[in-house]
Amino acid sequence: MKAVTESVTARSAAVGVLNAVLGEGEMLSQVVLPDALSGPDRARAERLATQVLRQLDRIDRVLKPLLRKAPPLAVLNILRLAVYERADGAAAHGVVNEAVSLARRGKRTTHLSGLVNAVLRALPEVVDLAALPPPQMPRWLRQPMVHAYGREAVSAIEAVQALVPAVDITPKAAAVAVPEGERLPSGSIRLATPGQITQLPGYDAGDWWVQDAAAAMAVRLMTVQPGETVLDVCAAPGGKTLQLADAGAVVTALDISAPRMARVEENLARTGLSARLVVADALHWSPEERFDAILLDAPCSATGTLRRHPDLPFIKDGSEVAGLVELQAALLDRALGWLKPGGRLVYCTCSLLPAEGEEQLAAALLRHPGLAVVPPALTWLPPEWVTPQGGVRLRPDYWGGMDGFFIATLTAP
Ligand SMILES: C[S@@+](CC[C@H](N)C(=O)[O-])C[C@H]1O[C@@H](n2cnc3c(N)ncnc32)[C@H](O)[C@@H]1O
Repeated sequence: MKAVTESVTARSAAVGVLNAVLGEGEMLSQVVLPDALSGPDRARAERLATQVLRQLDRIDRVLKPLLRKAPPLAVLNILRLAVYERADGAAAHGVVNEAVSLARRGKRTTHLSGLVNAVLRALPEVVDLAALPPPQMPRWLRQPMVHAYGREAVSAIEAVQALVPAVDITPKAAAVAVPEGERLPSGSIRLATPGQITQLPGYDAGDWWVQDAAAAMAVRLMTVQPGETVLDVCAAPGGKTLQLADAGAVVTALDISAPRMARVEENLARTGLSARLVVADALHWSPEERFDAILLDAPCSATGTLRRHPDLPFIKDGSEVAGLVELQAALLDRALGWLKPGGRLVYCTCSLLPAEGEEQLAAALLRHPGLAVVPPALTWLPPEWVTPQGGVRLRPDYWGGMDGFFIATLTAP
């Protein structure tokens, strides 16, 4: 983790974040903003940096004809932020003045403040990023997706990934106060303009929690009965643990990470739900008793969450995928041994890669004779989301935008 220390305005902090992500491969969520930044400026800096990353390729297309050669990254990021702000409707003179003064203040950029001025003054009157093709995913991710889902689907996914995602929430079964929003067929509620989440009705009372509609579907597919014993193998930060506990299951939530498990504890406390918490490596842990059902929300490339994590294409290169696929298979094999006879295991990943979904399922069926896929039995689930094997492939372009997920329910004799 690296602190962004160069300056204290929202704009300069946003450029610092861009430098950290694009120059040093820092995760957006790990970049530390300067303490001097006020709450609203902090939120603005994060919003600006996130939006620039989401629109980066479009912004660079606008800048390309105006640059004879690529300037140093710190200068380029000042220009990128200014182009985004112009496209977002900010007045040209204010954006240019701020960008030039930002360049003048930086040790690495001051000598090129004239270039910043010249380039930004040459921008067209109207900067319309939405008129340009949406940014494409990196090749290591795009290629297998084109192969699996086709070009048209991949283009539709990329179009959605360029938009600011809505916030979905999962209400408790007995929720009293739930914010206004669009109720999705699966029961999630979509908030179009949520504002500050903690200020919304029912937040303090724990009547609901933020959870993407796709992420909430794995537990819905489990059709949990009250009193069933359920193990949530990779539980933190706990959105699915809350759903399981709310459905009346006797939940054991396990995760390898103590700090992440602390978030499960906080979430349970706020919502007044309960679960037994275990911090352990599932590859070495063993339960005392078997379970009626198990949820394995396995660690994965998280490529299905690109809408909300637009830094991902710039900090990952796909080299971790093979190791993750191996870990997922090992966790799956181990967890299958903890099921009661006839019990069910829901395997899911928030990945767009077939290697972590469809192919992982096919390999598990080959490794475990007798293992069967339980086809989903939810009336609201569009049949075209069900794969030939009986899994569920959720794509980010469904329902106007959701996380990419693969979910399959398995049962062993
Ligand atoms: C996709 S996240 C789980 C998200 C969670 N189910 C939810 O809905 O909030 C994957 C989790 O797996 C955990 N994990 C990774 N390797 C593990 C292992 N060997 N044993 C147990 N947990 C592990 C990580 O710490 C991480 O919290």
